[in-house]
Amino acid sequence: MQNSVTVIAPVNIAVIKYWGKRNEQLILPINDSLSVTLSTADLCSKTTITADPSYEENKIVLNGKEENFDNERITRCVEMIKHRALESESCSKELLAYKIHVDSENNFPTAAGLASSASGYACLVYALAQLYGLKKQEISDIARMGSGSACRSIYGGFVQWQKGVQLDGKDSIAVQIAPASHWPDLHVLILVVNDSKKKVGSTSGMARSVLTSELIKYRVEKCVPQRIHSITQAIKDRDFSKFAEITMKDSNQFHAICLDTYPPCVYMNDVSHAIVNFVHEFNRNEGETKVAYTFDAGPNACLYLPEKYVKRVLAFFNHVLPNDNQNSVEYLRGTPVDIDEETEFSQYTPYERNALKYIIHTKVGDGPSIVD
Ligand SMILES: Nc1ncnc2c1ncn2[C@@H]1O[C@H](COP(=O)(O)OP(=O)(O)OP(=O)(O)O)[C@@H](O)[C@H]1O
Ligand SMILES: C[C@@](O)(CCOP(=O)(O)OP(=O)(O)O)CC(=O)O
Repeated sequence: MQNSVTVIAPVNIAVIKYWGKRNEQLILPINDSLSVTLSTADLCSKTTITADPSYEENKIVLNGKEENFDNERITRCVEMIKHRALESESCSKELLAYKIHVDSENNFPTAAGLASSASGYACLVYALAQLYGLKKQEISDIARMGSGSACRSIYGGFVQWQKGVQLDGKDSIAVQIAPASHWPDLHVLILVVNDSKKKVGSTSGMARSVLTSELIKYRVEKCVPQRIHSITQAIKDRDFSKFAEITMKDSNQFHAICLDTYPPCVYMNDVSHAIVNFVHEFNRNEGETKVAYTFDAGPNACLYLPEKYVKRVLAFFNHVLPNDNQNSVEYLRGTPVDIDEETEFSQYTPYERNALKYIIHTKVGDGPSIVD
């Protein structure tokens, strides 16, 4: 049995947002959510776990800095995986008894609203499952115990987190709706407005919304079930315009609930709102929906768009949100793309310079994998 394993896991960005728990301890959500898994070629967590009889204590190093291993979320994931391995006798009892050292890195900003907790915990749980020989078993329920959204990063493509109804959360799992290969044309531009640590984390923000927002009840009962149904169909039909409309409406509703929370959680800023306006103006003038935005618990925009519009949308954003470094590789990260220097956007009045820090270009991708 190999005592060390290295894996990578993807980020996912929800198009129907998870916001609110019915059980804080077990991380059980009040509504289903649905996300797109992003390519690990551009954004990923990479985690190495080593188990060794000589280790005296468990350790975790995150982005080169030692963190507290005895954090409830990490401990829970490790205990649950070990329990499952013991039950299914997938590895030796000796291996399970060894202490472990975890070394993890994100190749993008941590805790900045770019879903690092999702890729981070999916990576941790997937690596543990590989180490202890749990190859084909369901592990999204364990990733969920690290961070709710992490359960969706266990699968590639288009993924639904079914909220489940059982009290013990056994049926609160992620399910793949379609693999990345179903709609590889779906590309993503992440417009990074701010990549520093956010003020109100998702965990405390959503707890406050459940306690104080009245709109959240309407969303959970009336809007989400209908939206999950419609967006699943849009994904199956590769109907971008329908996918885009539902995605933007759900992002707007999620942030409306954040404002309806008391005291309010304000995640979007003026630049985020400018991006929303630019997207609507652009789609209207182009005569079709070419691009959709969604915002998580932070000011950064995640844009979904068909591959054929990437160049044009980038040229558009270079015009309306100009940056002094926009021709440098530091500014346009991820999958390389040539931007045509187009001039026909002069009808749009640009926002102030350097409002965007950088842009990441990526696309829909696969789930976690082992690194040789
Ligand atoms: N690679 C990793 N391995 C293990 N844990 C990680 C990793 N990356 C991030 N985390 C955990 O996730 C936390 C960040 O989660 P947080 O929800 O604050 O931010 P985020 O995931 O970037 O944003 P959001 O979930 O709102 O999109 C980190 O403080 C750390 O505890
Ligand atoms: C806005 C979101 O990104 C919220 C993510 O919340 P987390 O999964 O980070 O919260 P915890 O379960 O408390 O760890 C929406 C989403 O990803 O669905």
